[in-house]
Amino acid sequence: MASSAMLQNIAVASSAATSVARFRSIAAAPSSQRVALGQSHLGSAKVFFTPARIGSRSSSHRAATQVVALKDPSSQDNLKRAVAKKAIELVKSGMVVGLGTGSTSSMAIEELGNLIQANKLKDIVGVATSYQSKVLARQFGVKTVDLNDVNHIDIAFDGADEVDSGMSLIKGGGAAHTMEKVVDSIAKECVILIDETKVVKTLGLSFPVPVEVLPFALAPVLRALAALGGQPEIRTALRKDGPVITDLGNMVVDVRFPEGVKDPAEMETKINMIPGVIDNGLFINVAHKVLVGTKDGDETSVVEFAEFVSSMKSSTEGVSA
Ligand SMILES: O=C[C@H](O)[C@H](O)[C@H](O)COP(=O)(O)O
Repeated sequence: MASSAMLQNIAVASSAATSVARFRSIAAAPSSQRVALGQSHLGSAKVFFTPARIGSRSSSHRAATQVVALKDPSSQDNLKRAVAKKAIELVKSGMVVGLGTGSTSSMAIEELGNLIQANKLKDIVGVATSYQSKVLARQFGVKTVDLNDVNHIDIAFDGADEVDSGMSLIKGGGAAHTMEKVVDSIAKECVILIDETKVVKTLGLSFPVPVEVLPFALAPVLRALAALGGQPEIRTALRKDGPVITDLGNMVVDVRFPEGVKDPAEMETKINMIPGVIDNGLFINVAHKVLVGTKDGDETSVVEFAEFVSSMKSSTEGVSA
């Protein structure tokens, strides 16, 4: 059953107020971190460089900027851990496993490694979606191979920044969405692991759409993204001056849509049609299963998405009745 705290989270997650609050760090960023690009290059688009992980999803960052986050950040981590453990139950010996990126995926990689070390799973190979997941896999004893060395992926685990009721996703808070989309799309089963704060009514109201961009094409891509009604911001690193460079050597532009993304499938295609765009963080019809970590009082549970949504609806009906 959905808790009232959870319902509040959902309600807040889908409000514009949340969007403002989540991005208050951008507004509060010192001017040295908000460098307007030359307007001559960008036409009328107002574009700023913004620090990395603003609007992104490392647990500490999310805890600091996301008002929907559970009050105690460790509770959010507990939910992620519970989901990660549950998800790994789906893995069988001999499988090729897609290893997502981010804090939730990291826990899944660790749990997978634990089972391999305990000899409860054998002959597992992982396909990493980033340096991060590759390094973690090595650290936890999960053998990895290149995507080009396998002819299929049995199951992929990945996190998400937002999930709507149709299981469309925004991903890319860690700038890994291009490789993730390849691996997740190929997988026979793509399992998305989230805590309840990630579920929203409308994608993009709170979280920007990350777009991986060929550096050569940056200015025209920024103009084209603005022409789609977006507010593009180049993601910059937190502990390095300058832009975030992805594992594939490209830049990341976070695009905010003040009204949210009304038609995620159409927007995914439109953005990807812009020459110079490598891929964007809208994932449509990629997730086969979404596991949601929820908290009711002290009780943590993991439920399938449909169950989560229906318990949310029935609780909402109960509240409004
Ligand atoms: O680029 C990063 C990925 O798309 C992540 O899976 C996503 O940002 C969710 O990350 P987290 O599990 O840390 O919230």
